[in-house]
Amino acid sequence: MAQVIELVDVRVRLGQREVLRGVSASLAERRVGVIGANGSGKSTLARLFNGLAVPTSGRVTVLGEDTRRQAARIRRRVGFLFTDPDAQIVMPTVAEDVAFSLRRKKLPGEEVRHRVETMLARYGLAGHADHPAHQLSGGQKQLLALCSVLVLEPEILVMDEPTTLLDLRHSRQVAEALRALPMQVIVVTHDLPLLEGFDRVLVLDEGQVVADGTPESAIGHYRKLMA
Ligand SMILES: Nc1ncnc2c1ncn2[C@@H]1O[C@H](COP(=O)(O)OP(=O)(O)OP(=O)(O)O)[C@@H](O)[C@H]1O
Repeated sequence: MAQVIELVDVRVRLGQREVLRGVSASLAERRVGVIGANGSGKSTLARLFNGLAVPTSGRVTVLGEDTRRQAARIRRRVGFLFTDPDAQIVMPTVAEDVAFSLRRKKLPGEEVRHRVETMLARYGLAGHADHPAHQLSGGQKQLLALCSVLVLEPEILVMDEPTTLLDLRHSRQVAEALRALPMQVIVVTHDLPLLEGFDRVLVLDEGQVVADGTPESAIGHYRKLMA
């Protein structure tokens, strides 16, 4: 299988702190989870995958491109979903927010409307198209943020704790949406049930990968670390 994401001895220093301390990995599986204690470096790792962060030393290659040199291209090819959908929703109404993602594509209005409607229907938001985005529930907002990322058809999707702010029902909605996605998905999470059926899970501890395997083995390792 082609190596989709390749990290070679990646170190990231933020201020005085070395947040990632020599991470190497080749990630080609469809569903990859990242777990670990608070402050272990998970979000920083996630941000490397789409060029939001770059290594202080070492190299990150995504879809064959060096994220340091091709940051703009990488950001177009790799979607990123933040924990807090409010940080990502920028337009007043639901449909406008999804359409806003497409602004740089210079598509005819009819095509934009079609793509937005298709996306909203897929995630159960069709009836909310003209509603103010801030009136949606937390789970619906997360699905809207997902629509606004997916309408750009990214080749890889990175999610940073997508269910942290959600109740059980909305977490399940996001988990279901995630399972149906066609592309490679990398998920940082503290929500261990979300990782069921994943192909691979990495455990970070103090900026290093300390376990890497099936969800069962990685979660077992994580539980021992936290004991
Ligand atoms: N801009 C920054 N300057 C200095 N230190 C930072 C900066 N950003 C993050 N850090 C530190 O880097 C460490 C790792 O942060 P990161 O957000 O990657 O961890 P995390 O594993 O995602 O944590 P959490 O589970 O709490 O979200 C933390 O100790 C954090 O305080």
